[in-house]
Order: sequence, then structure tokens, then C-alpha cells
Amino acid sequence: MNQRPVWIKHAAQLATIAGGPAPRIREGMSDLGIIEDGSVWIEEGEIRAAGTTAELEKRYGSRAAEAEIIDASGRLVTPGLVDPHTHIVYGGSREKEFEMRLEGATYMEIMEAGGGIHATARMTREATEEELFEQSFRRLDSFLSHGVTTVEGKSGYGMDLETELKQLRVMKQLNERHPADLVPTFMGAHAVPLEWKGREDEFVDLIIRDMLPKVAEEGLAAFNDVFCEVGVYTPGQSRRILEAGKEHGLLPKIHADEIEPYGGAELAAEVGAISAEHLLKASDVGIRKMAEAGTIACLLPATALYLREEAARGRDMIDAGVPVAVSTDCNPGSSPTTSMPLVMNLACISMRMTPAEALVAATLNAACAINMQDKVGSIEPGKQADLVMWDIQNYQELQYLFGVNHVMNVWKKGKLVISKEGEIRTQSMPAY
Ligand SMILES: N=CN[C@@H](CCC(=O)O)C(=O)O
Ligand SMILES: [Zn+2]
Repeated sequence: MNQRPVWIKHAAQLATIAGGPAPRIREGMSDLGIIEDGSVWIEEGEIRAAGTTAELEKRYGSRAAEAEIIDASGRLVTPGLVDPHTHIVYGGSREKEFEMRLEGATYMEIMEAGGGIHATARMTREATEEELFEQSFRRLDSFLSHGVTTVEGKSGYGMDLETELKQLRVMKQLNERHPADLVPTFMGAHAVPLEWKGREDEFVDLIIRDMLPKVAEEGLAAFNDVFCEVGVYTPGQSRRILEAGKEHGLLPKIHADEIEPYGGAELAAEVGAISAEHLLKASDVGIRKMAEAGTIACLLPATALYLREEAARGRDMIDAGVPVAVSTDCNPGSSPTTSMPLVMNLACISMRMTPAEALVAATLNAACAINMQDKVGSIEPGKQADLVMWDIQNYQELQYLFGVNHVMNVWKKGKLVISKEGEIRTQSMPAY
């Protein structure tokens, strides 16, 4: 690789999130492994050491001249954020629906009338791979500028084999050509396509018989997701799709209990899903079962806010022993945002998670929700050097000063990919 080593020194707080088991539960979600006057030594794109600046002086002081030195005095340094649930690759835009919803239409009414997911499916079917690549590349840039270095992405705006494969191939290209990591999920069962209305079971057969084998054969996805919801896929249909995916090595994920309580959390635990998503209406039994099974709750407070719904019971889930992750849900309908910092803010404000819990939910637990915990999610020797330096002093400020992007520098695999130093200090402070 031949990159100069990078030495980040004197961080006011280095939140390593190192050392504990993953995913974190209960009190483990409050343990940030904070090091004051912290230092990180990066080499060959990897974290080689993290400790106090004094400790690293002893170990690397003699090599200081070799390294690019970053002075992080007065600043917070964290692992790169991980977004474990997005619909990043899509055609078109749906700002008119936003207006319609503010005038009283509901998300499901719009979808039942052929809008919503169906509208994006039409625009995604029409888009070329190049167009999808370009739009999504820009979205990934926006993620990076918000400190997000790893992103999960779902197909599901095709719901026919050709377009599902098109979306997944675009994700493969993005993963190879954009600095961020993009982890792909197949979601052929995102809605019941209009042409299959009334023949849902036959469409489920098609997913199992044609789509899943092809996606697996081309190695285009790691996970298999389903929208289990009243009026979309029943728990029985969802179970069939998820069990079939397992036979092809795709780990299950479920959009569960978002709009109505429907036994989605229970199903997630029963099929051994790696995570269940949304969970706004999850039952107490479902929450208990998820805790017992170790299913990660992937909570999406920006979506709840955007749909003007009560957020999921993040506090209760943590107290019940469920490992919690948070995500933007970045999609053109119910959460058109790339801001994980905003999502962490909302985790605190609308789900009563603590600032430390929100950070763990957006890093290590989020990495676990997409099986990336061996590479990303914490600052530990051997992991990818994915780091963020924030223009604030401590982790509480990250959640307290809300709705603001505090990112200064982002490193991906040891490479500086975002630097806002110039942007923020365009003019010097005038004398008083
Ligand atoms: N709820 C289902 N799917 C997406 C929304 C997709 C869309 O509206 O385009 C979600 O996770 O919020
Ligand atoms: Zn989703």
C-alpha cells in the first residue's frame, strides 16, 4: 500500500468502544472505552495501536518523523460510524409524497394507490446502471461527510429479477469504487409488485425459485430482507422467504412491526434473524424473544419522526437485554437522510437512549448487525483504520449539540477522505 503511517495525537477523548463482547447489551452499551489525551497509530490502512499519547510516544516516538501527525487536541475521535440499514440505490425522488403526507395522506395509503415503494420501483426500473451508480455515489459521499464509513444497502426497488440484479450490481461497483464499504442485502420482498397483486403466494414462489438462487449464485448479497407488514407480506410468507434464503447462505433480516403489530419481532427471533428493523409496534413478547435469541434491534428514529409516528421503545429494549443498533434507513420515501449524527441525536431525544448508548448503537452494534464487527465498529489493533475526528470535546456534546454536523476529518482504511478544516476556518476570527 505504501502509505505513510498516520499518528493521531492528543485527542481530548478517544472513544475506542474496544474490549467488550459484541454486540453490546445492557450496561455494555454504556462502555465507550474512553481514553483521555488519546492517540492512534495507523499503518497500512489498519489500526496498529490505540492508547494514551504518552503510551504511544514510548512505542512509536522513534518513528515520529515517518508519520503524518494529526493534532487532535480539544477534539473527540471515534470509530467511523456504521449505517446498518439503507435503501441507498434508487431512481428518482418522491418530494410530492412528502407534501401529500403533510396534507393528510398516510404512508400506506400512498403505497396502496400505486405510489410509495411502487413509484420508486417504476423510476428504478427505468434508470440505467450508470444513472443509479452516479446518484448513489453522491449519496455515499454524503454519508462519508457525516462520518459514516460503512453502509448497508438493500435492493427492493425492482421486485423483478432484472432490476433487483441491476441494483445489486450497482452496489458491487459502488463497494469497489467508492472509499466507503457497502454491504449488500437482497430485498425482493419489499412490496407486492402491482402486477402480482392478489397472487402474493405465487410471487413468493418466484422469489424462492428464481431470484434467491440467482442472487446467491452471483454472490451479490450477504443478507435477505422482507417487509413483513399488514397489507404487504404475512409472517407466514416472510418465514418462507427467509428460510429459503438461509439455504443459500443469506442471513435473514426483517422489516418488522413498523406500522402495525404483526408478530415480526417474534418471527425475527424464531428464524434466527441477525436483526429486526423498525419495531415501532413490537410487542413485549417479541422484545423478550429477541433478547433471548440475541437478535439485534435496528432502530430507525429518523423514519419515525419523518412519518410523524411515535419512535420505537429503544429504552425498554436495552433494559430488556436486546442489543440495539441505529440507522438512517436512507430511502426516498420515509427517511431521505444520510445523517447518522442526526439519528444518534434522535435516539437520545425520542428513544431515551443515553449519549454513550447511541454511539455504541451507531458503531459496534451497527457493525454486528451487518456481520462486519471483525473489521469495523471500534478502534482496536487489527481493525480497519476507519476513524472520525469531531470538532467537539466529548461524546456527550456529539448528542447534545444536535442537528449539526461536527465532522472535521474522516479516515477510511487509513486514508483521509474528508477534511473540513479549510471549510470551517475560511476566515480568521476578527479581533474584538
Ligand atoms: N418500510 C419499508 N421500506 C422502507 C421504505 C421504503 C420507501 O418508502 O421507499 C423503510 O424501511 O422505511
Ligand atoms: Zn428499510
